[in-house]
Amino acid sequence: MNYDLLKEAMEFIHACYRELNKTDQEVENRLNEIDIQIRNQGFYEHTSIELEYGAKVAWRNSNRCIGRLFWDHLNVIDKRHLNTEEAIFDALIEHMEFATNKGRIRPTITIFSQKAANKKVRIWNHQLIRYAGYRTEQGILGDPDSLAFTEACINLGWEPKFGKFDILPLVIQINDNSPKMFEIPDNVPLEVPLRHPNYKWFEDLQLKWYAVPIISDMMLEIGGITYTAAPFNGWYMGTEIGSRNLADDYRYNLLPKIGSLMELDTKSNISLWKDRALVEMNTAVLHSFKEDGVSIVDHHTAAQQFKKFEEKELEMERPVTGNWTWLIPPLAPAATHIFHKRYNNEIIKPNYFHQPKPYK
Ligand code: HEM
Ligand SMILES: N/C(=N/c1cccc(CO[C@@H]2CCNC2)c1)c1cccs1
Repeated sequence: MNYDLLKEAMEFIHACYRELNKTDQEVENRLNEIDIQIRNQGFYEHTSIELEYGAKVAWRNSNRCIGRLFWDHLNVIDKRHLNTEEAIFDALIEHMEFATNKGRIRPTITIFSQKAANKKVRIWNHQLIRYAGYRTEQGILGDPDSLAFTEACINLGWEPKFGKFDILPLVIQINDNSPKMFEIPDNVPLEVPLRHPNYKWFEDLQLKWYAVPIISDMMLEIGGITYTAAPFNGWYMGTEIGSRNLADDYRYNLLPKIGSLMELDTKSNISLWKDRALVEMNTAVLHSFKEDGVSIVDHHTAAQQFKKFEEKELEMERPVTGNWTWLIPPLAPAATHIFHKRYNNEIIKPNYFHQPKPYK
């Protein structure tokens, strides 16, 4: 008998059924079922209600997430029954199309089978849509953060295109079978070409970014059960693209180019050229997404929404946990309320966790 699993299950069922206003009798009946399932199979299966509640509360418990105000509006797609790479690929395309919704992004999670049911699924991608990175004689081309995964795809037979924004294939692995690779049809990923409201030269840089961030390498743990493939998406906060993905010197490293095109003195720190370049990069991202009708949130609005989340949780008498170092935005952090207070970084479950990479 796996008493650790039974304990986790009991804690989860009590919390879940209480929040959903179920009766004590329903709790007792459910716990008896689970006890028998664990005795017979060594694991138990969540009902659809339990799965949906677990995925939503895992988001509510994500200490690093500034977007938690909308935790109860997560769209939960149950694909635990799928057991072939092809069927899983089809479900991932469905997720992309449903979540994208022509730009009116719908926060969504698709949940594949749990580890215990001897159908361990791993998606090797960090995000379902992401750009390739290549090491060339002239230096790194594309997204440096994708170097290792791009190499893994090439080793699996993927044809490198050596562009700056090549969308990577999906790599799906079941148990310890060799992983299967699938190209995403060109018309599926929505992308936003970047332009600036005032600087006409910005569009000549031919920059773009994809609309929907879909994290596919984290595990979801609910009541002692682990879902190792549970891709989830929200919408972007502009700074993620403007201050990090396109700005970090170990990512697309575009600040020097923006600064010189703005005719700033990029040789001196005191000109604050990097700060000016960051503001205009973020302005371009927010302007382009908005003009194309693609959901995005600026970091000031996101912080205000998080404040509302804190207030609502207080009303519900639930303690808010958070990771200050992740919650503060990378642009003008002290201009948000988050910077000026402290957060308890205790880890509560259900939650989303990092897991070891399935490739070297
Ligand atoms: C709806 C819009 C959402 C926004 C604007 C948002 C915003 C963010 C941001 C800016 C981060 C920090 C990312 C980084 O610094 O790299 C983050 C982290 C995180 N978010 Fe959200 N989020 C949203 C929805 C969601 C949803 C739907 C889920 C899951 C169901 C989620 C779960 C998480 C988790 C687990 C992390 C931490 C990731 C890690 O530890 O690497 N978020 N979020
Ligand atoms: N806006 C988002 N941003 C992120 C949320 C979670 C993780 C990440 C990327 O994290 C990487 C690993 C550490 N920093 C970059 C980005 C969302 C993605 C999926 C749902 S919301």
